[in-house]
Amino acid sequence: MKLGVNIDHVATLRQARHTPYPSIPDAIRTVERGGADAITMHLREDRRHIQDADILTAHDHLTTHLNMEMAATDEMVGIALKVQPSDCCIVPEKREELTTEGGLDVSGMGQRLINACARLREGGVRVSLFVEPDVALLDAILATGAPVIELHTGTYASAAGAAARAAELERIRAMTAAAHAAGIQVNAGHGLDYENVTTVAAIPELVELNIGHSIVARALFVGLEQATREMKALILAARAS
Ligand SMILES: CC(=O)[C@@H](O)[C@H](O)COP(=O)(O)O
Ligand SMILES: NCC(=O)COP(=O)(O)O
Repeated sequence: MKLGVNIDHVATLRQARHTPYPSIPDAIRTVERGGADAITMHLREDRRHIQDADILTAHDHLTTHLNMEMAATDEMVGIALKVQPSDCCIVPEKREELTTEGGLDVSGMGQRLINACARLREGGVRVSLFVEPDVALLDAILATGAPVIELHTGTYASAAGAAARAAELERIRAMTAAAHAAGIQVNAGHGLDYENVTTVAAIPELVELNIGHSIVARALFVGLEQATREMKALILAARAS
């Protein structure tokens, strides 16, 4: 199983004071030393953390691959085509939200989403759709031609109580199995931390987990390389057991 480390919140700290530090290139190199298999960055329309220059220069510092998260806007598709990340994860975005609150409204977005997927695909970028773990979405997902999905695990992560969490985990398992059977690569992420990651990582068909906030938070105490290493060890152990 692969670990993509989302470094948005390294940039959040930098943007809090508009300092030149902490350095995004250093963060990339450090998480890669800790075992990250991919670097995830979300270029938000409001540029609250990652900036255009961060993503435009990311390939100068990467040895793994770049997963660019973005809204399905013309502006973002244009930037992605310039950056040429190996993967581009299309996410829903609301300016007033604290963080991403759920998956894409795949059917509701209709032709806009299909067109964004087609432009990225034609530009050589692999498209991933950030979606709810809901098997009812599968036909609409297949209609976009996206070869990859990332399941939103935020509801699982913030579930109040064991029963709610188990029910959400079951939805994640069912959607992973159904999408995998339909030929789609399934990743997952959002809100995963050092306690809740294990049961998700144990789902056999999942290929990659994208994790950011909890790793950057743990880095305050153990450093970013070690925080990444610990998360990677947890997910590999969960997969092996
Ligand atoms: C799409 C997703 O789940 C997140 O990775 C997203 O990047 C969250 O945005 P923030 O990093 O701004 O919380
Ligand atoms: N797509 C999920 C992601 O990149 C990381 O989300 P989080 O761990 O910062 O909540």
